[in-house]
Amino acid sequence: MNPAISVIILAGGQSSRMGRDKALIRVEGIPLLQRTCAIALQRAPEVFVVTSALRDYSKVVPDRCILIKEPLLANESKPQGPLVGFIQGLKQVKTEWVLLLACDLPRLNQEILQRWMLQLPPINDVIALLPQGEKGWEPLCGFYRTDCLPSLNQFRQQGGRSFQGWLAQASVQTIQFSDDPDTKRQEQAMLFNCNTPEDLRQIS
Ligand SMILES: Nc1nc2c(ncn2[C@@H]2O[C@H](COP(=O)(O)OP(=O)(O)OP(=O)(O)O)[C@@H](O)[C@H]2O)c(=O)[nH]1
Ligand SMILES: [Mg+2]
Repeated sequence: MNPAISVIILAGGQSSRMGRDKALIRVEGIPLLQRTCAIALQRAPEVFVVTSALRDYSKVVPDRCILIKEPLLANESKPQGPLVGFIQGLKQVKTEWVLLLACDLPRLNQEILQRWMLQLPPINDVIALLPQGEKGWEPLCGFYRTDCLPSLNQFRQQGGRSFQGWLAQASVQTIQFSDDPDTKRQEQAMLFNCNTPEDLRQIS
């Protein structure tokens, strides 16, 4: 466990493509959010789970995790999106770095996360350490410097909504995958997030 890092897990989405709450889908008998919390707790002493005020995850989130409920905007029926969830979580983080995780990563692997943590850069002008997937940055399975909060707030104030938009203007370092082909395959597989019933069939 590295005391210089915290974890934020985002679990406030609508699961609209899945058609049922992804956080509660059981993989190998355990709800996805509970699995994610268990791995996070092995990596950091403080784990924040950011979710909607409408959800009750008290039965699946371990007591050692800190639940943050996002307020619902009076004129909005939908949640505000992962970037806003991240901001809510970041406000509570006291460590220099934070690992941000989606709740729908069934192949999350704590040994790989541990190896990635060894790449955390000492240079101050890097604000994130992220894996690159086929379509660019994978923002919901990577590391951020906690003092990226002002930059994020500014991006939001200027009307920005997406992680990709924010990251395009930020200084981001790429996570180097292993030279060993098997480990590299595992690292790429870890980024698989299940969004649809079809995705779910792939893992069962
Ligand atoms: N806290 C918080 N988390 C969110 C919000 N929107 C999405 N997330 C989380 O961000 C992660 C990635 O989002 P998606 O995979 O698109 O999940 P989703 O938004 O529930 O699913 P769709 O409705 O099908 O897009 C998931 O862990 C979601 O729970 C939000 O407004 N607040
Ligand atoms: Mg997803």
